[in-house]
Amino acid sequence: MGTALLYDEEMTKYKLLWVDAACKIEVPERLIVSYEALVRSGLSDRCISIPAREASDSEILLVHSELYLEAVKKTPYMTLEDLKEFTLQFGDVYFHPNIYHCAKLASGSALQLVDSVMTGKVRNGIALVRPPGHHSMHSAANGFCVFNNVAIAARYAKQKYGVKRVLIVDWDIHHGQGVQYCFEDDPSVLYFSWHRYEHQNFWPNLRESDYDSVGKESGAGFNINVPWNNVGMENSDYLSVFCHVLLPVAYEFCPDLVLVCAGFDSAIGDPEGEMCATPDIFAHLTHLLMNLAGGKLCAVLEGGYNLTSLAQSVCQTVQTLLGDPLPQLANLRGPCKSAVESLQCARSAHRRYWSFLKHATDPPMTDISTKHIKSAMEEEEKTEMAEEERCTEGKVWPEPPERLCPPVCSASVLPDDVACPDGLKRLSSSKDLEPLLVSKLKNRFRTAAVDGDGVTTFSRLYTLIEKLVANEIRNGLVLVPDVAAVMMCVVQDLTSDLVKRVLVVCVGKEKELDYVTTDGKVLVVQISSEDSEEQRSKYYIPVCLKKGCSDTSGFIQAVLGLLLPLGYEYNPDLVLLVRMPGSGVVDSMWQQLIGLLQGFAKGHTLVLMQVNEKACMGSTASALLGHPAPPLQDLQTPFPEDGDALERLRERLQADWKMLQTTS
Ligand SMILES: CC(O)(O)CCCCCNCCCN
Ligand SMILES: [Zn+2]
Repeated sequence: MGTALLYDEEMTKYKLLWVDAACKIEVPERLIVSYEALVRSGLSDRCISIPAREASDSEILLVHSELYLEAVKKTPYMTLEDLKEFTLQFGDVYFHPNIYHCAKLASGSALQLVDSVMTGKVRNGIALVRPPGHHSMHSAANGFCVFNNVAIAARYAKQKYGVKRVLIVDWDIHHGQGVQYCFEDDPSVLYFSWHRYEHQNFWPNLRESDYDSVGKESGAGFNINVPWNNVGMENSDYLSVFCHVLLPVAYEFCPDLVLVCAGFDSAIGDPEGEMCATPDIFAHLTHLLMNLAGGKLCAVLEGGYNLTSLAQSVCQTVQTLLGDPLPQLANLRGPCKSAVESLQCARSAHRRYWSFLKHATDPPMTDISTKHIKSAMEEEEKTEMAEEERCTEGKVWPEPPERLCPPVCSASVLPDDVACPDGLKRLSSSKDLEPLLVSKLKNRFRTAAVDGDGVTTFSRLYTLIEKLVANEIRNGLVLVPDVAAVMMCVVQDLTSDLVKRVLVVCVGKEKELDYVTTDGKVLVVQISSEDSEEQRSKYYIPVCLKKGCSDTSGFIQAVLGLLLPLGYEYNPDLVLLVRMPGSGVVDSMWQQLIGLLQGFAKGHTLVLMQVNEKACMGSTASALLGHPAPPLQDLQTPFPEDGDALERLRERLQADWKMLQTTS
């Protein structure tokens, strides 16, 4: 299934008609440059174009009051003076004779997107709209917003499609207080927002935007605020919050639909955000949400005021929605101190509501009140700091790297008597291994793995790895008689001269796996039921699940809170996913794991499985081909000893691996 793109140039036909410093950044060009970038890059042609439509009164009334709607209805007929007068009752927003029409188109576009996804016409999609929506409230326009596009879409999805749980992820740099107010007592809608806050010194300066607003009454726990108390947040900060706050809760919540308040003012260069995350971060943020809700994801444009980073960020988001390989994120050096404080506060505020956050520790008690004063002083200093070094116009960043689709998505290396799963291309062409390598393999492994046809397997395996590295193939599936033995070969001999860094993810345990690397060329993360205290090193990280890999709750908690952060920091060129025989891993978890691992190494994942497990080749192939993984149903509370052990492991490793930091 494809990706929907909603855009209508009518929504560019309103603008600020008077002088207002707060509103001058919200210009029609925002939409024009975004759409033109999609056209120029060829991405719009790869999307399924869905027409915009006007939201009806009843749809708008899902969120807004009749009083407010009736008042806005009058604006097309107002004189300039009346429009100015009408605007005065609201904050940081402006009206225009055509903005009511455009606001209905913006909300209607979001609804069209929900229809396309919920009816299965498309898998996911994005609506490029203005005016944005997430600040508008029941009876008020605010922050460039007239109708709350995403809030209306959430209510609409529940009403029309009986959606039980909606996750709203708001990565715009402003707090969508309109969304928070709409759903704060509603446990069926989980609202997550990060936003520039600076201890309430940043617009909209609301006390309720802080991390301790967790929702009300039956909605307690279903509102997550992560305040950024400094500017300059980078890719590491954003990914840390996804791995350690949003994703554990999102997986536990298990939504039927994901809506994204896709504001790109959180990108570098934006005058509002003043952050330093690069446009390619949105490729990863989108990817990390795409295995929730069976891939049903609707992104709706909110903010974004630097026309260059906005256009690049929109393209990065759409390319991921289309299933293209992800760009590698270089030199992630872990979250800054302020970000760790924010994510620790958010985690501890939600510890009691989410079993996946149960082990969150409280932040060191600093006197919150003085924090407010202190930051005001910092604010003072900052404004004294030379304006130009802070101003965003001076910001430059590299163009996001090209994300080329290999000609072959998924290849397989199988014993001749095993049928190739649909969609996979069987790799038969195998050049002869260099005699030196063959003898090396032979004298290293006396096992059958390297006898007659074993050499054929190795030569095919070698060819496959060469093609992955050359980006001729994206990923592959290999079936062998002896997984552990072949894994050792691949790791020690077949990859040494082909790739710089291999991330090995071992699911399950084999006794003789006595492999420890210290040179950093290989990072092994092993998830199994066995605890192996002695071998641990920076590059060999065993995760022990008391009940083994069949414990999906413990497994996903280890993947999100340990494997993902490690993988991002390690930044491998190849991922080797090894399924040890008898691991017991649940199929949906196995597919989720393959889906999530696609975020690394441009999607170059090599899955190694034992021939006698060929029964799960179908689901493996499906995940490798990019089909969304099935949701992890009714996750139990992870076993306390596993949660504790994971927390201890993270604390011990965070000196070496900064992305594991969750406590300041
Ligand atoms: C959709 C959105 O969240 O991007 C809207 C942001 C409104 C910002 C209002 N204050 C602007 C102050 C100008 N320096
Ligand atoms: Zn914004």
